[in-house]
Amino acid sequence: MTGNIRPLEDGIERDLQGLNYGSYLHLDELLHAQQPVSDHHDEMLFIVVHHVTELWMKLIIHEIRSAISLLAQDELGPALKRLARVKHIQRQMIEQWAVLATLTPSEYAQFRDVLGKSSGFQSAQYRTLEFLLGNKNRAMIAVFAHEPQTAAQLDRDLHAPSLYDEFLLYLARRGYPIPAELLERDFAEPHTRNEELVGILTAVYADPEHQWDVYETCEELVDIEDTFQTWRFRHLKTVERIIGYKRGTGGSSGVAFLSRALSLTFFPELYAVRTEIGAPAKEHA
Ligand code: HEM
Ligand SMILES: N[C@@H](CC(=O)c1ccccc1NC=O)C(=O)O
Repeated sequence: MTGNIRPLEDGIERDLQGLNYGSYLHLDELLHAQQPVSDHHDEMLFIVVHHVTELWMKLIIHEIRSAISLLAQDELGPALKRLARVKHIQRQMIEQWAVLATLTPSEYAQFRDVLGKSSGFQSAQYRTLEFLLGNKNRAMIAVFAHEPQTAAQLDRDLHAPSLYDEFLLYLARRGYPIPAELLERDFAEPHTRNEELVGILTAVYADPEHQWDVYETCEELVDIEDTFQTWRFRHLKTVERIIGYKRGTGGSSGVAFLSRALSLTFFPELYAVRTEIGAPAKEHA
């Protein structure tokens, strides 16, 4: 027995008693969760893509909750670090559509009926993410009426400040003249565009050198919205090539319904800045 094999064998012996790769990662549960209902070969692909997406959403939620709480403690730097990670996770989620797009309409048609009325509408993590980013729609909680704990968690997230709300509260504490109606509002309602805020953020973009961290955070938020929209768009195009213009299993019109979300924005003022910046000053009547 040579000296450099021995440590490996010691490692194997220790694994038998304590944690090992599989037990630490709970792979027994994770890898038993892929349970096709049909005997169609491609249902495994459909399930795995959903599971991977739900896992990435779990991490995004973890990072965004942390970013929100760091902002509430005036810790902008660490919050920015969280947001930078979110962007990379989102890119992975976007790339995954290419794997699912290998599912042809003929293949999907062979097992679509086993899905019944189940649909992405019922993804609690997706709804959580929408709420954390500010797309507040209390009607969507009703989908989870049969899961009281999930409905209660969504209700808490509905009423809590979103990432953008928390950023504005932070800016106000730093001395930016954020309008009171944005700070003391009912956070369960969606944020609507505020012209005073457009002016404040345009001033940030006009003079980034003096407030680089705020400027950088604004751009991180735009990156997150941009990649979120790209995910929605890739979902729509994948749906279009797999089921065409059929109605969804969840009861919506399908592609037409999904395309409506593409006109939504989480951060309207950050997009309004783009029109304002460098434009001639507005004339005041
Ligand atoms: C064959 C693949 C897919 C098809 C045909 C499809 C189709 C649809 C349709 C038609 C809807 C609208 C709701 C309905 O009426 O059912 C929807 C919603 C949704 N899907 Fe998919 N989808 C697919 C894959 C995925 C995957 C892989 C995910 C990842 C988790 C996903 C997540 C969602 C979410 C979160 C919604 C709700 C969107 C919202 O409320 O704005 N879908 N899907
Ligand atoms: N809404 C899809 C079905 C679907 O995609 C789905 C079904 C069950 C669990 C997750 C799903 N994914 C996203 O909507 C359809 O209409 O074919």
